[in-house]
Amino acid sequence: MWPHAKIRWGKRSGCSILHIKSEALPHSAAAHRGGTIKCRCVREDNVTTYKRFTSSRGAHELTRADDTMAVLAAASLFGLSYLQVVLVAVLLVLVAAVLVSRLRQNTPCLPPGPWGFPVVGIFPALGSQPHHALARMAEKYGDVFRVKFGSRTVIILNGIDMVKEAFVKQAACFAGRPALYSFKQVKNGITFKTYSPTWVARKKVTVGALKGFVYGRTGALTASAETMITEEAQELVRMFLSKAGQPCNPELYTHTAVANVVCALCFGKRYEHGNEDFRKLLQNTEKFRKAIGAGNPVDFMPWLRFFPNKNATLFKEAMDSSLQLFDKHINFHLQTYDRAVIRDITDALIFSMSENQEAGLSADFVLECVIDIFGAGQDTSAQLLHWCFLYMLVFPDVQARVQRELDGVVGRGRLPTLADESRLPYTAATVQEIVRHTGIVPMSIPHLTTKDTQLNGYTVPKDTIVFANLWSVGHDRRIWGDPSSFRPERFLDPTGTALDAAAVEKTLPFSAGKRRCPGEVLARQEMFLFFSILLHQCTFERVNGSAAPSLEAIYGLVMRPQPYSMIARPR
Ligand code: HEM
Repeated sequence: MWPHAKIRWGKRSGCSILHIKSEALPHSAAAHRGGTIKCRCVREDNVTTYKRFTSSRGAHELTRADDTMAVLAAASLFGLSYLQVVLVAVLLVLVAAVLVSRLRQNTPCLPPGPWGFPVVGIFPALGSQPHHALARMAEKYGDVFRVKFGSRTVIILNGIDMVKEAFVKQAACFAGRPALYSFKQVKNGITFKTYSPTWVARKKVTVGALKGFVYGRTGALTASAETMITEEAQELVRMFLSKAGQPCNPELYTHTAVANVVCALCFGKRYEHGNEDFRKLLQNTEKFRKAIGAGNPVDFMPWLRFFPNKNATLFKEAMDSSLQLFDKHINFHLQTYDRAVIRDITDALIFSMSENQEAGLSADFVLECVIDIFGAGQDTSAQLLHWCFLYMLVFPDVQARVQRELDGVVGRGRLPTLADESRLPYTAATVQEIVRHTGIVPMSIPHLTTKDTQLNGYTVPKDTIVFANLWSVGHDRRIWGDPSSFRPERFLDPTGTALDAAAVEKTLPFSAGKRRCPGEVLARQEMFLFFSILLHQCTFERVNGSAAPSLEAIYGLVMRPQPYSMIARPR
């Protein structure tokens, strides 16, 4: 092609003449650059051929190397005028447009999105904070867009409206889970299993067991669950204050306290801080995190499985050692079960198993379901509490205001309780703001479409992997204005005296629809209790007045703070 050829047409004695600016000539005519050249059509024996063109600098044999030249030459052979060529061209464009539109009608209109590299897709573009990179892509491509994770097409949902449009309005359609490699490695009851009648029955039983022991039909924590959490919070206060003003990294203490709550709810048993078996169980969480992280490359680039993978080995070890501990507790429960005295979640699951034979629940289901609750229930809440202390170090004014509110409402003579929550709006708003600001679970666990569907005018075929960018919901400028600022006040109503329920509804930290987190009620109330008791009893300070620790998170299925130290002072 000569894209820049400037061509003028003329007619002289029955022959078409092309005037071509010589800079536009192809390589074969390079010798003629620098002057205007005429291309002449010669008729011989009634057959029109296009043989030579001449210039002021001599003659040159025409090659057919160039399309434009060929078209023009052909046109001249047929003796078409300039106007006729234009008309033919317009006609061809129209025909092409009709063909393209027909083709489009038959081809599904998939959401738009960036091109990915071969084999790895957009992984290299995701960086260390993939949820940020995906939110930036949404600014360009819209709230539903398509990317390549390795070789697989994945749909990303951005912002609250799009997540609800898919997960709530088309709940069953977006409720599947893909059979990813890492999911297959985890024994589980519902979390990584796809949507099916069996799954529906299992989720009902899981929610039923939580409702029985953790929160009643009203949605408030049962008295025994509240007592359990309060005792665990008091023990955490004792652990921090036992440091007697020395710096400590709160991660393991926080993790032990929160995991003890889930352990007590599941098995009726708690462990002392420092217990070796329990510490090993908690260390396994780290190994699980690495293998199950959102958007694990090994799930999307299957060939990676054939390379030595340290995480996979650690993961298997972690799974085996966790199973040993869980098996021990479940076997004890099976041997001592009495349907008249349901002691904890494990007993409630055994009850469901024996009462609902038709749901296909087996002893294995009890184990799998406990793994779900234990696995999903401790790392999320523990990391959230871990973040709470860090935010108090970074925002001491917020800490002071929470403490003023606690002292004013609760006083110094007793501990805060859940019944105080409605009279502690700033404390409750601070917890909400920490949840929003951290984006504690930044991306949903991947969903899978169970049938072909339409979303925002685009086609999403059956068996498409879908992630919701939950971080984007809490950081949407259209809703929050200044999402990167930490301002608990944004969750207070205009009078400043109550939590703004409508603002809370605009975040989706527990996702939405059929896959919504079943532990939401426990997690919210547990966080409020831990936070208010800890701040009522202690003040958290930076080590020797050092600079504020970083709020930059370590990305994963659950966001974690960088390791930090703090000093806890008694109040
Ligand atoms: C701060 C605490 C927590 C947060 C932020 C959180 C958030 C989430 C999110 C975002 C999901 C994925 C939903 C999806 O794929 O769309 C999830 C799933 C799940 N969570 Fe939580 N969670 C928390 C605590 C808990 C607790 C305490 C429990 C149990 C007692 C729990 C049990 C589960 C289970 C079983 C699932 C899988 C649900 C399914 O696949 O249907 N979570 N959670």
